[in-house]
Amino acid sequence: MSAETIEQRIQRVQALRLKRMAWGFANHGCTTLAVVGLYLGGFLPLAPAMVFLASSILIGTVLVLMLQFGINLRFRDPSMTMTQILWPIVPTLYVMFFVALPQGRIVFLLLGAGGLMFGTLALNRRQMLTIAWLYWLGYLGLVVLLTWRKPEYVYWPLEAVTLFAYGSVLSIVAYLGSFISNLRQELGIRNRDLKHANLELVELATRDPLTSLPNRRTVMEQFEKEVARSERQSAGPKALGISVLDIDHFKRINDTYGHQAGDEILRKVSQTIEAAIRKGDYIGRIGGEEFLIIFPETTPEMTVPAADRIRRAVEALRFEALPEGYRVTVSQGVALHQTGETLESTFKRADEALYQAKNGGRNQVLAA
Ligand SMILES: Nc1nc2c(ncn2[C@@H]2O[C@H](COP(=O)(O)OP(=O)(O)OP(=O)(O)O)[C@@H](O)[C@H]2O)c(=O)[nH]1
Repeated sequence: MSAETIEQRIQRVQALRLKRMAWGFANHGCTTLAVVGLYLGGFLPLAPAMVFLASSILIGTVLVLMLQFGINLRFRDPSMTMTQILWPIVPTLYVMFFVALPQGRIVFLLLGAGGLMFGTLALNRRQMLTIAWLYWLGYLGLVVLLTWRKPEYVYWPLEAVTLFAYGSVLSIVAYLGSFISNLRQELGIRNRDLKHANLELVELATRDPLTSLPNRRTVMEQFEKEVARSERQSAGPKALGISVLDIDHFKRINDTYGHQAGDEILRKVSQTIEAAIRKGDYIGRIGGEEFLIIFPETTPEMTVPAADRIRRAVEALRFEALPEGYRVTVSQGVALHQTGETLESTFKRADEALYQAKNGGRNQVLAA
């Protein structure tokens, strides 16, 4: 699976935000239906119902446009969760002012508690409680205003009980909601940790820890893929070349200068080979001091010189752990994959050529 670019991630998250916004609109849509119902039932005049509708459409459009043009990305909370939960209060309180029956107003309180549930997507306990308080104070303010301007709409004993019940429900929703919100956040962190651990596991399973090169299994898998590709393109002039490379007298180096010196050589030789091969070539550590280099789409004329370039690069290296003037050398057996040949057979030919190179005095490249 290819990694997601920053641009793609932003697009994905913005699409998710739009989806959540649509859920918020659906909730506000229920409030709108209640407004229509109250109007049709004769409990609400047409003018405030129209103002409610127009202001809702206007605010909704502004929010969608902000998301579409990425303006929300400049905010501290790009999800605009607080804004989305709070804005419906204004048109809702406005329209409630014109509802003659207390029961009619309770409909809006119910829907408001539903809106607070959206806080579970992102808000912490303090934010959830703040919104709950604002909802509650908004309603208290409305009842006080109604008592002053339209006392015939208010029956205080009922309003007192309503305010108590509303405050209780909002508190419960805020507490439970923030609990869910915390769980979501913890889950997110665990998910990230898990992804990280997974990447580390893949790294451990595919890389050699000493040299950071692909390990035997990984390089052999790559070899298999390249053989398949070479078979598909068998009519072309290019072929698949490999080199089996072995550090000369490595046991002697280990025995004389110690394992740490041997490890340093393995690391430095690996880096040198990696730097010497072309982009598209592939190298892996297949044994203690043995490496497989894959040259895809090469020619017989190019493979041996490429391998010899590596040999010379290693020969030119200096090592802190070894005496001045000590040369580390490598021998290589090179083979070109032939159409119809198995991977094992190509590898065996290269390995036999390596054996000849060792027997022939080492520090050389021999082709099968
Ligand atoms: N330091 C170190 N040594 C290793 C590692 N893996 C294998 N070796 C050593 O590599 C040496 C390989 O020795 P041999 O297979 O006899 O080959 P050689 O001495 O290089 O001889 P030729 O290949 O014939 O030139 C052994 O002594 C292993 O212990 C490693 O990760 N670190």
